[in-house]
Amino acid sequence: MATAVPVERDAVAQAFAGPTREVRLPGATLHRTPQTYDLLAAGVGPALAAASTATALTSAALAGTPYDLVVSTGIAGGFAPDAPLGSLVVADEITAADLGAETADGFLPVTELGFGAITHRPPPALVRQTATATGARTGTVLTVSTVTGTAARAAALRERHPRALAEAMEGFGVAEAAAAHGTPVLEIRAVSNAVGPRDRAAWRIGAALAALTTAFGKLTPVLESWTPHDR
Ligand SMILES: O=C(O)c1cccc(C(=O)CC[C@H]2O[C@@H](n3cnc4c(=O)[nH]cnc43)[C@H](O)[C@@H]2O)c1
Repeated sequence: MATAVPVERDAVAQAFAGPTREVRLPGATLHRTPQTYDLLAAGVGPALAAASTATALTSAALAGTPYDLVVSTGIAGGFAPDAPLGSLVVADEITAADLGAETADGFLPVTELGFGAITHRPPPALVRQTATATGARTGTVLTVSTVTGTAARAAALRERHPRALAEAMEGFGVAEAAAAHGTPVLEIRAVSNAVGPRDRAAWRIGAALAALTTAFGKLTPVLESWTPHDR
């Protein structure tokens, strides 16, 4: 499970019984639960999250114990009114919202420039089971490199991505690393703030972290029973 920062990682860890054990890798430190889930504070933003996740994936592959699944998780901004504060969102699409080119006629995604990808799709059955187990809403989770801070930008993002429920800063990077290893990816987010005008007083980070702990408590049986063939 890849979070951005240690406080998110620790919120996930609380869902697992027993202490975690540190496993130091060059450039990343895993916290391994007694159930052998690896938790990683992978860093803020898509680039560092991709680099750290790739380190963990490569290390596991070289050890002969490749991961079956990578989960990108943490807090996020939610698009009102569909993803209120404290709610959970599971991504059926993980989309890079600002990877492309600005033109006089608007934004062009990198795919229209002839490169790469802007979307990764988690296994549909796993998304459905996650939503059922945790109560998460299902939709697109956007990955941005700049946190949205105005109503105009929020509206522009929703116009381009009408199914977007949330934005965060790591999911697409984590998904790119997972895709490079042929490993399925899931993104589950707890909403700490509304996407839109900056209002620090309205953030509910504590409630979002508590929602993450609860969600992973309910998600564990789903992950235990899920097989990578259920794609
Ligand atoms: O300073 C601000 O206005 C501001 C607003 C929201 C979030 C931040 C952060 O620095 C947190 C980034 C961190 O948390 C995730 N996150 C949480 N809310 C959002 C959001 O509305 N848009 C994008 N990312 C968000 C993100 O994944 C990072 O890990 C600052």
